[in-house]
Amino acid sequence: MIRLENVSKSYKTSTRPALDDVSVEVGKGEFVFLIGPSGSGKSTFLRLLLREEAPTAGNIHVADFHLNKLSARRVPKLRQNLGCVFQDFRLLQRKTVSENISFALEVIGKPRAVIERTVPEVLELVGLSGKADRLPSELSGGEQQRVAIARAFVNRPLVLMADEPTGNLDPETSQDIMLLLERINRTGTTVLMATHDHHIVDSMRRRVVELDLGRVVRDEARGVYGVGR
Ligand SMILES: Nc1ncnc2c1ncn2[C@@H]1O[C@H](COP(=O)(O)OP(=O)(O)OP(=O)(O)O)[C@@H](O)[C@H]1O
Repeated sequence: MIRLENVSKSYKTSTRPALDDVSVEVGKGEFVFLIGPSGSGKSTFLRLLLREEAPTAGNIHVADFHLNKLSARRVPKLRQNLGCVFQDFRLLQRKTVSENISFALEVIGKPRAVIERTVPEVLELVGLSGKADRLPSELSGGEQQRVAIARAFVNRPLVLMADEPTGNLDPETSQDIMLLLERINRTGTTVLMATHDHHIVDSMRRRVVELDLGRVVRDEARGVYGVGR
């Protein structure tokens, strides 16, 4: 589903590479934590998959897309296959919960009938059926993140990428969000999550890819956050 072959990324303004000869393969339906200290390259890794940045060296494949050869015209097609969730939710503040979700389908040209059927289904999945007409400001942080996950998932992407999705949430709410991501993963969606949250990584025991100074220093099935820590 995702394959990076000897990928390096150097930003123009930076002396050391943000990613340095990274090779990682993620299969369909896997759940992978991307961990590492601040500045180790996690966000750069995700940005390369989204083609927000291009690698300085190496090859990147996502689903059937060879990113090195992808024309600018086809980048939106790639991104339709990649749902994204962020620490700060990034909801449209003037739109209701259901409008936030339906907007994601409108911009990719889905017919009205499909939108009207799909939005309630995904609201049900994330447990927010009763709050479709609320504004984001009328929701708790955990609920806002559920909306963001619903919006990222409504188009049934092949991969759900989450950059610190629990970073603004308390431990209990974070657990609920992880249960939701697990449920989405069980539908066959590949989940790639960058996190600093030791407790979550340790409790879930999924594959852990650890970066340090842009290099993969550990790639372990059913890993914990810190070896021997
Ligand atoms: N747009 C940019 N221009 C120049 N350097 C950048 C840019 N984005 C990131 N970097 C540098 O690349 C390195 C990796 O950064 P990146 O944001 O990928 O790390 P991270 O692991 O996601 O960190 P954090 O956990 O703090 O979000 C850092 O040294 C950072 O300063």
